[in-house]
Amino acid sequence: MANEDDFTFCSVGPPKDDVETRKVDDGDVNGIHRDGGNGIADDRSSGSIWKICASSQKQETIGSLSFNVIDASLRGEVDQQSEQAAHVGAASSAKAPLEQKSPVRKSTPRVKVPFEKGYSQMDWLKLTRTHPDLAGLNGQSNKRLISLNEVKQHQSEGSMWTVLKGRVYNIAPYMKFHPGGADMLMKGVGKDCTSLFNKYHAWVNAEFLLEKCLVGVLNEGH
Ligand code: HEM
Repeated sequence: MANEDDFTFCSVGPPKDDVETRKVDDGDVNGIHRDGGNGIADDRSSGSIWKICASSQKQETIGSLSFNVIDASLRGEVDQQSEQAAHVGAASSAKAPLEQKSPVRKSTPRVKVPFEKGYSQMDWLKLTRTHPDLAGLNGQSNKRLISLNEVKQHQSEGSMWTVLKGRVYNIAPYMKFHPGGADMLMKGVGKDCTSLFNKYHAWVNAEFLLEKCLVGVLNEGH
């Protein structure tokens, strides 16, 4: 009985594999090879692994091949020859259409910044619950209308203001807790960071995270 089962698996398996392998061999391998190679080369300068995935997704759209086949060939390349080809930048102009098909190019590479001890998001939540005045209000109302000009003036250590979705926050205390790193968060200081914020993580619930950092409401047009 067990043998019959095995036989069934064997007879179904190989033809599929053959088709996939052949399709890939029919030039797609070169496409994947060089295209992926270039992608990887680009990525290494900016943040690696993501584009390896991106390249494999590219291939999915081009043919109706299974992901596994493409991934396997990609890996093979990286392991073997193509790493060098990638660095050379391979003159693969014939493969240009393949590169253009990638919709994944658009996504912004996200770089994880390791937490310093004591600066996890849990630590942040604890701080927001215990700190008496994270916003630095000194008793002032956090419903005050604030001009963009005033926001610009708060760019020093304890007081770093930003505008996010019409609200003004003092993000100084959040700097070391920001999972994208303080450097990234600094880009939003003294201005409206809404578009930057949405570019990297529109899904993040900043209203909740920065609730205790609220300084006021942006006085639009002032
Ligand atoms: C102002 C309020 C902001 C808050 C509350 C905030 C919060 C967060 C949170 C919670 C994450 C982790 C997201 C996740 O793992 O899915 C994150 C990641 C990140 N943030 Fe922000 N952020 C802010 C502003 C910004 C700005 C202005 C930039 C860019 C200039 C930025 C760049 C990034 C990047 C690149 C990551 C990626 C880190 C990763 O992949 O985990 N953030 N941020």
